[in-house]
Amino acid sequence: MSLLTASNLRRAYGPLPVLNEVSLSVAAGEVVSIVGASGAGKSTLLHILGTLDRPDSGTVTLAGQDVFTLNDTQLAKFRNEQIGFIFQFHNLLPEFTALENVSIPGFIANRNEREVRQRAEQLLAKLGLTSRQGHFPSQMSGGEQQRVAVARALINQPAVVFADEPSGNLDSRNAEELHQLFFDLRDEFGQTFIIVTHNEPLAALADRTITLRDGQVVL
Ligand SMILES: Nc1ncnc2c1ncn2[C@@H]1O[C@H](COP(=O)(O)OP(=O)(O)OP(=O)(O)O)[C@@H](O)[C@H]1O
Repeated sequence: MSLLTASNLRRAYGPLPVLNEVSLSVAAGEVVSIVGASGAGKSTLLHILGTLDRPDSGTVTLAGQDVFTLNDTQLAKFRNEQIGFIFQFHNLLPEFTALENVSIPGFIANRNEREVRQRAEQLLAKLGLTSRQGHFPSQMSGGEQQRVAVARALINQPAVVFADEPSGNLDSRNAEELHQLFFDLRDEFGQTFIIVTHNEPLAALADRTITLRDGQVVL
């Protein structure tokens, strides 16, 4: 059964059609890569699948919820609880430590403070960052910061994690480690990942690759 189903998504910016009848589905536990030339509409699609943007028409059902029937407040709650994000630039909050950055989405979800902290510590340990948990982003390497962003994406046990060029800012060794981490998390927890990437080794490793061309899925 599919975890995520998108049907007939359309999105235009002014007169420019960017997504033209995009339909796809993703099963739980899949690592799916989305590839395509620059301007093909990958980030636009990811933002809609991740509920950060609404389509002009079409539907997205995620974890049984037809997401765009929700109003903005309901959607923000759903996103916080069900979706994790990893971006090219980690977007960690500079004035908070690694442990605090990872914990914040858990606090926003109103979860028990002690449990959130415990899970944040466990995730950081799993990602080899225990000695960094009191460090601020500026005190960590790019690879470490990106691993903190992965832990943050996982804190609320989301149904799916979306990543937009997650290794775009990393050297090849750190990129490889990050990619391996996605597959480890999939194997250990059945975590689903949908990843926009120009990184060919990552796209080749994915369970499935969806190619976009001129706003359409290439069949
Ligand atoms: N907010 C916006 N306003 C107007 N046009 C936009 C906006 N966002 C994206 N576009 C346009 O939509 C098209 C698709 O952009 P998108 O970022 O989805 O492509 P992409 O495949 O992710 O590209 P890249 O690989 O370069 O990141 C491009 O022509 C882009 O200029």
